[in-house]
Amino acid sequence: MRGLWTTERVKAAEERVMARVPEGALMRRAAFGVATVALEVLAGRRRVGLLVGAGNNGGDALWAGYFLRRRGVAVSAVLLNPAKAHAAGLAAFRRVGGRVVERLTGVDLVIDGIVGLSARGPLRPDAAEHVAHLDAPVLSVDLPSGVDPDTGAVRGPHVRPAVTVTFGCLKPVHALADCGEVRLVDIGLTPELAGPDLLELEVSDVGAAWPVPGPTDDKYTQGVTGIAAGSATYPGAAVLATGAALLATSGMVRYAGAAAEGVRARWPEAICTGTITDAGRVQSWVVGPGLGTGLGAEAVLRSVLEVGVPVCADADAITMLANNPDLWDARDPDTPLVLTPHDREYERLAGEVGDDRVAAAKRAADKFAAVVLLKGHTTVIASPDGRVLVNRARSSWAATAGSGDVLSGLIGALLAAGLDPLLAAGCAARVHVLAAELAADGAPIPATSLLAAVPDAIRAVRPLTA
Ligand SMILES: NC(=O)C1=CN([C@@H]2O[C@H](COP(=O)(O)OP(=O)(O)OC[C@H]3O[C@@H](n4cnc5c(N)ncnc54)[C@H](OP(=O)(O)O)[C@@H]3O)[C@@H](O)[C@H]2O)[C@@H](O)CC1
Ligand SMILES: [K+]
Repeated sequence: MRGLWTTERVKAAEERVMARVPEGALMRRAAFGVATVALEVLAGRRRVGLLVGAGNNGGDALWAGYFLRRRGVAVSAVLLNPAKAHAAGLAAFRRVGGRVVERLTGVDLVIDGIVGLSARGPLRPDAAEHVAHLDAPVLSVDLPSGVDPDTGAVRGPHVRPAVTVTFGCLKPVHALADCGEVRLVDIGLTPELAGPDLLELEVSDVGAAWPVPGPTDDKYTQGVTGIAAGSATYPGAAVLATGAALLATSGMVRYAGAAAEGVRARWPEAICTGTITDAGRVQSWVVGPGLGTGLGAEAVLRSVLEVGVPVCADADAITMLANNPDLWDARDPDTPLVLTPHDREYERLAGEVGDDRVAAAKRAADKFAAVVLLKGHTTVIASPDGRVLVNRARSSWAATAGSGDVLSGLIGALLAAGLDPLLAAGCAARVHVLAAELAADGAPIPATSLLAAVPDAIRAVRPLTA
């Protein structure tokens, strides 16, 4: 797992390290890392421009300019606030022939040192003006200027870097916003960092957690997933969610609802019944996709919540829980529940999402004692015990109708297999994104193609030796 630390924690760790090392050493280490990556990106081209802000982020840029000059690169710098430019960095930059200019022209690469960890609010107008006229690829120092370091929120003009070079550890912005390729430079911070604020699953974590049958397993021991989704008029959601549960694990899948005929036709291996009461025992329920929000659907949701097995509540189930809070009474709060809202569903359930998506997911997880998976380009998954996972999309191919039905089927199957609910949601989200990428391969896809790519995505995360 990769950790991400908030700016407050990073600054505190930096202070402790700085107290032990000679003045300026940390900044020069950071800047040397920036210069090294810049030379890689330049690939032989030799003109670099710096945008230098008022703080240490600008200091990093100036010292990077110093190291690049010593490698024979032509470097010019715009000082956005000359009186406050980092004094030692500027002196070193000038000493090796770095030029201070009013505007960057004719450069092969721009190094964005406008603002870093202490960024507050939108870019100042003069910085915004320079950003608007950038016409070369950008390397951002620490994070893209104009993007909030802790929330990834963007208010107004901001830098869109090809690459971001950050120091010591990843910060929330690196998962929550588009930073281009993110490169991490070691500046000796790790020993000072305690447990991270956010976690990102790596492929190997997902592979290790994904349930696969052992020699003594059968269809029951791997968990039976129940799907309460779809309607006679709209069987699609039921077909997709059932298919996802079938492809996710080797456990059995029971479908219960009005779309039984459609589901049986597409997935003969699913056990289909018309009602929840006829469905038999399951180890988890997926409820909501395409279910509708009428009285019948409410009765289904109530029965599912009463069973006392882990539940993934999606789509219409979320709307019903928002419209009729009495439904919460049906749930035993000790039974795991995973809620998978997009922003509008979240609003119905818990008010505005706002700029801070991590805080929003945590708020709802706390309020409902549930794992809350807030969908977005970066999905944020918060557990009521305080753990938070983030899952970067890396592309937008999963943003297609029916894609959410596939995700809830995957989550349901992992819950039935007995995974910790946060891990179930995190692993499902990761494989879902990967399946979308594999299926799309550069062109838009319908959710059926995403679903068909689920086995390939699971193969891609599984350990090679198994
Ligand atoms: N600490 C360390 O050991 C190490 C730190 N390192 C580096 O230091 C960076 C943090 O440096 P920092 O704390 O000096 O602040 P920083 O982000 O440069 O900005 C502060 C200035 O920006 C301004 N400003 C604020 N918001 C703005 C906006 N929206 N748009 C425009 N301007 C804005 C504000 O000035 P104002 O305009 O308010 O007068 C303020 O003075 C960190 O990201 C890393 O790169 C590395 O060298 C490794 C070692
Ligand atoms: K920056």
